[in-house]
Amino acid sequence: MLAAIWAWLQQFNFLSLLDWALAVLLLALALYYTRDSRAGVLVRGFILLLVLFLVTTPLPLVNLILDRLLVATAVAMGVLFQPEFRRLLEQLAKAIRIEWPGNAGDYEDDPEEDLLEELVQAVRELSQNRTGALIVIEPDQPIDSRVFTDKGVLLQARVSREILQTIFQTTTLLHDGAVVIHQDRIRAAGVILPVSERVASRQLGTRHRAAMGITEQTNCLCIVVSEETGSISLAEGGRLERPLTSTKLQELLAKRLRGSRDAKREVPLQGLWSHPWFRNGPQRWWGSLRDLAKLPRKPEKTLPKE
Ligand SMILES: Nc1ncnc2c1ncn2[C@@H]1O[C@H](COP(=O)(O)OP(=O)(O)OP(=O)(O)O)[C@@H](O)[C@H]1O
Repeated sequence: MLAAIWAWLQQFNFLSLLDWALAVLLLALALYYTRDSRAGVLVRGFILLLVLFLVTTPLPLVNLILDRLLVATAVAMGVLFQPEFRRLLEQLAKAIRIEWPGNAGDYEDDPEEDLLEELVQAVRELSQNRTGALIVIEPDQPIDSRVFTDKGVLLQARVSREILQTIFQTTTLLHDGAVVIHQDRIRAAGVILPVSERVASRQLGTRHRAAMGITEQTNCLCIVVSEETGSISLAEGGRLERPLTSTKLQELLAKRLRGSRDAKREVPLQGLWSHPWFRNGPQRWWGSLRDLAKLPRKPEKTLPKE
């Protein structure tokens, strides 16, 4: 064993050092990014197996078994923790992003995208588990809390799929009622919404009618997950769009959120560009250049004389 280590140390050179440093860095990154997730336990197990694999190199049989175990663990990790790994890769991509001059904005963190991702993931999982949920997404201007029948409990927590899923578990105190989201924050939970008076389908109970009610009275959006069927609905302007797949919900929400963001970004001078002077700009500017260069003008079309 010692002889093997000595032989290995004798071969050690700059490239081996770099190899080890990069491997340690990769493992440290994997540990760091999975530290708070379920995948963290498996990553730690994987690293332990890896260390055992390295130290048992002189024992070919044990080494072979550990080698197979490592492959199996890597595959299992990939399958079991696909969402976590996706997030890890996204974070890595963000961490090593390169901003080229002129298009720096393309790589900006997009809080709306993050919110959408968390929200839709939570709704997808709530729907799959048939956990009833009611989620109000406030417009830029928060809803006057007097509109709510009961204001619920103030939370001010950052939106995350884990929090949303936890709130709607029937064992929690806050599951009854709606969650109200303002920008990237869960403003309150356990909020009781005004119920619509409109006669809707007989299949629709109070949860769905509450979504209709709040969107009739304010210009918010409201997502409903049915406890009975797991179906997803989106209420807007007092109308329910249902049943939706999570992909369709993401599409609809993205359209609404982007719509309001674009409206916010509209620059005050934007109207100026639609002015005829700017709309016909190229023709006018070409005319001025032609005058400067004394180029002959095209004869203007005139109506034939009668
Ligand atoms: N006005 C309201 N505001 C907020 N939440 C409400 C309101 N009304 C009902 N809910 C929520 O909906 C839950 C059950 O509603 P109900 O079964 O009548 O609705 P539903 O539309 O049939 O929905 P589901 O398909 O999930 O059963 C309640 O336990 C409560 O959490």
